[in-house]
Amino acid sequence: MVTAWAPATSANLGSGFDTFGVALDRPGDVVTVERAEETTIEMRGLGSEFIPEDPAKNTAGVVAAELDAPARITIDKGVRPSSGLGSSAASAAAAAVALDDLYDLGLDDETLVRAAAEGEAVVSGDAHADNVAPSILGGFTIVREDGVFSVDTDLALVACLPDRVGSTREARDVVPQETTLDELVHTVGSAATLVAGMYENDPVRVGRGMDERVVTPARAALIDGYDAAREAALDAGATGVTVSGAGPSVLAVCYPGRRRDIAAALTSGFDAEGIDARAFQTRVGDGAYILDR
Ligand SMILES: Nc1ncnc2c1ncn2[C@@H]1O[C@H](COP(=O)(O)OP(=O)(O)O)[C@@H](O)[C@H]1O
Ligand SMILES: N[C@@H](CCOP(=O)(O)O)C(=O)O
Repeated sequence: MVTAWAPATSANLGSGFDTFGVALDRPGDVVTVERAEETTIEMRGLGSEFIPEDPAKNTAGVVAAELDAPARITIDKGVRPSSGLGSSAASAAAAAVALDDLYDLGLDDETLVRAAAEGEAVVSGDAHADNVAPSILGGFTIVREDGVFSVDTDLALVACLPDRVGSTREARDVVPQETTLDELVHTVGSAATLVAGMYENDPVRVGRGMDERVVTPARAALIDGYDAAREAALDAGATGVTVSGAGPSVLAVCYPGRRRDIAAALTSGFDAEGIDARAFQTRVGDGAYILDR
């Protein structure tokens, strides 16, 4: 029997749609696997009643099929589903790492990321790897068709999860399919600034580099309370605020000492619109690891 933990993640970071992601140091999912003839899944924890136990519909079950590693899988959810915090990815990442260990497969990180991304295809319609990559590798990650790499970075974050659900599949439908050259230039400038900021552990550059004007506004329009929460967080000292993943969570980057105030500002911003929300004071963290074997 092998047990692995994998973290929640925040994808896109504004300017890196389907490309950038960060691992959060909390919360995370715990996945236990045991060898079996056929894959079965048992769900526990946050929001588990909304997650299918059919292995063909659960991201962890899809990973077991991809790796040809059938197992009795138990998932303890620490990341609420439909959150914008990579809930479906955390289970896939933990399952990939646990099954690799259980069956002594010796797979490299890239193969684990690709297998875990197939789980995402089942829930969102696309094998986007920008959540599973940081959940497996940790740090800040950049995913392209031809590879994935991670950058160690020391950055304070606040993630705020409103009491609403958001489907990644539905939020992908509102993404504009076309943009202008001006917007492309702006996004490239932001993305480059963000990457420089990640290497320099600079929350101001990262915050500025999150600015993006095509995908983010389309997603923000689906999130009740987003504008109020964002304004309140910026007033409280956040150096950048954007939609986390496909939403409804909101991600703020800041200096470490500002986290408490920004967490309060984000929740009060949602509260002003009559929406309960929970904020996590966190930072960029490590990737999945084996808890027990
Ligand atoms: N192991 C899993 N953990 C979480 N959600 C899962 C899992 N397997 C399948 N799902 C489904 O994935 C959807 C949530 O994923 P998604 O919409 O991408 O949101 P999130 O940002 O929280 O990952 C839900 O419909 C949920 O039932
Ligand atoms: N790049 C994806 C990321 C979805 O992240 P999630 O945490 O909402 O699953 C997208 O923006 O659709």
